[in-house]
Amino acid sequence: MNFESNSSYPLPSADGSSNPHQPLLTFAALGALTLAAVYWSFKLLGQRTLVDKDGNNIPAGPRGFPILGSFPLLTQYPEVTLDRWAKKFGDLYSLWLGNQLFVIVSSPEIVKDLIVTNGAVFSSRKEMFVKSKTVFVGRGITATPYNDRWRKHRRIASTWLNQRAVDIYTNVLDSEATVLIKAMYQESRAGTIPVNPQPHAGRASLNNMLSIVFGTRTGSIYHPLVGQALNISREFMNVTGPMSNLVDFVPILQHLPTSMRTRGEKLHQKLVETYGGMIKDIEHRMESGENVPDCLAKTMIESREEEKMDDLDMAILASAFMIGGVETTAAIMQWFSALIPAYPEIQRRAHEELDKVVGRDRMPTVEDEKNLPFCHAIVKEVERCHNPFWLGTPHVASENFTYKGQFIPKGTVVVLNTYTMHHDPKRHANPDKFDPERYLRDNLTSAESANLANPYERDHWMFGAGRRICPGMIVAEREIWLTISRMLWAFTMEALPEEPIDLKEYDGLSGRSPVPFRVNVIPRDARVAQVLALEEAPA
Ligand code: HEM
Repeated sequence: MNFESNSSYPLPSADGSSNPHQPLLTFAALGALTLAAVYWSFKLLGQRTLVDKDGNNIPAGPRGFPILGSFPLLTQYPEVTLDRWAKKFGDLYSLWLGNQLFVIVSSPEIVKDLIVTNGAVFSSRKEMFVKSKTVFVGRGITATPYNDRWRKHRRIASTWLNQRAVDIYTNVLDSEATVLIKAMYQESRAGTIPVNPQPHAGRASLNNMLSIVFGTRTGSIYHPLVGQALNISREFMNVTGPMSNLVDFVPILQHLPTSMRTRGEKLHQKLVETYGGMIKDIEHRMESGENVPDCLAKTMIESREEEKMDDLDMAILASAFMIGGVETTAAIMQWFSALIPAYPEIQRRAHEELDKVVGRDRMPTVEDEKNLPFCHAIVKEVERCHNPFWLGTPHVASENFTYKGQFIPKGTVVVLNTYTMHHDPKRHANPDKFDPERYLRDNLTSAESANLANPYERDHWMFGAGRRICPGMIVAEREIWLTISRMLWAFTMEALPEEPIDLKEYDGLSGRSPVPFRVNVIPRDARVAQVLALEEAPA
């Protein structure tokens, strides 16, 4: 083949300068792409009915741009734009991203009516190109449509995440929380140098999940698995935002080697190598007669035939735990550490409560939570103010549905606009203020609160709603409680005057955590070291 004369490729010239035809060809390619995109968008739109049999239209909403819809307006801080539109278009409005219709739900009542009461219709997921098809290859519990594969994965996940299971491994959560406090104490050299809480929070959450999923843990933040697992989770949060990938909504782009597609493929590979590899290792140990600790991987291996799970199913279910259960809880611990230094008065009140109920000779436990309403309220207020998933994990309507005269066609993506709900002044007076007082009389766990009949009384919407509600709520709340109450018990946390903490900026397109920061963690008294068993008690 004669590449020189007939090739249509814009080959670079011999001296390395660019081909003079390249701009023309690029424009031509872009033009063709745009035309194709227009064609496909309209073809797909044409196939969809946007009015029901009674003439009810889809909810009103922003017009957006041709082809791209509202995508260009949602690439940065989408929650702020969605909040502005909620104020303009109301609690149920629609928007387009490429050829995909979204409805945005911004009131607890509508969330309940649609997602909870009509859970049979609103419990599916869109098979997003990057997240569902590329990273999870159609198998991740978080991303699968409402089908039998999802039911099976959810049932297996629940055996490790229900109340009874969590009670059994609470000793692990308890000891990892102590390790976190100890590591922060030691790295800060007893409060004399600042620390970055991020790797410590990350490792505490990681060790909890490693223990549940693989029956193992890491010994320090420098263990290679810490960096590897946290990088995987971070990359996941950066490539799978529910509204951030144009390639998810303009199907023609899915046939091109876009950078998101490449990153998604690499991430899939990493998940299979890392977590699939750990399952294989456990399988080999079991085959050689070793007594492997109970864990999700062991459960899956033992029941793989009965459950008809292949290697990829097991690797992806384990990955869903390692992603869903690490960056999330770690994000709340980090948001707490970033926020609390600005509130010495709130810390003082928490210290008073801890001194009264727990004293200084031991750390708070799970059982103490009911007697520490102010500390419990601090946790809930951090979660309200800094939900790591402002847009939740969107649900999808699996049938046409008309709600109070507004038509929601089958295939519509339904987003819980938790930012607006968490900042509703009618529910949370003075919503921009960090004020734990508002939760002082709320003695329920979030898992209990999610079952309240009145959706306006629910504490917050951080764990989603309905049949797809986070199954990890109980373990998440318990580990968050143990780590945050112990940080409060052990330290006075202070910002560094020369390094102000930025609470507006964040990392991640789906799961948000604060950009790296350092704080001083000053032990509250000498007994902290004794309780942490770092020093002998005086004779
Ligand atoms: C602060 C911590 C956490 C937050 C904020 C969080 C948030 C969420 C949200 C918003 C959803 C989607 C709910 C919906 O569709 O309405 C979800 C689903 C899920 N979460 Fe969590 N989560 C957390 C911790 C955990 C933990 C510790 C695990 C343990 C493995 C976990 C496992 C899962 C799984 C497997 C799903 C998928 C459920 C499904 O689609 O059926 N999460 N989570």
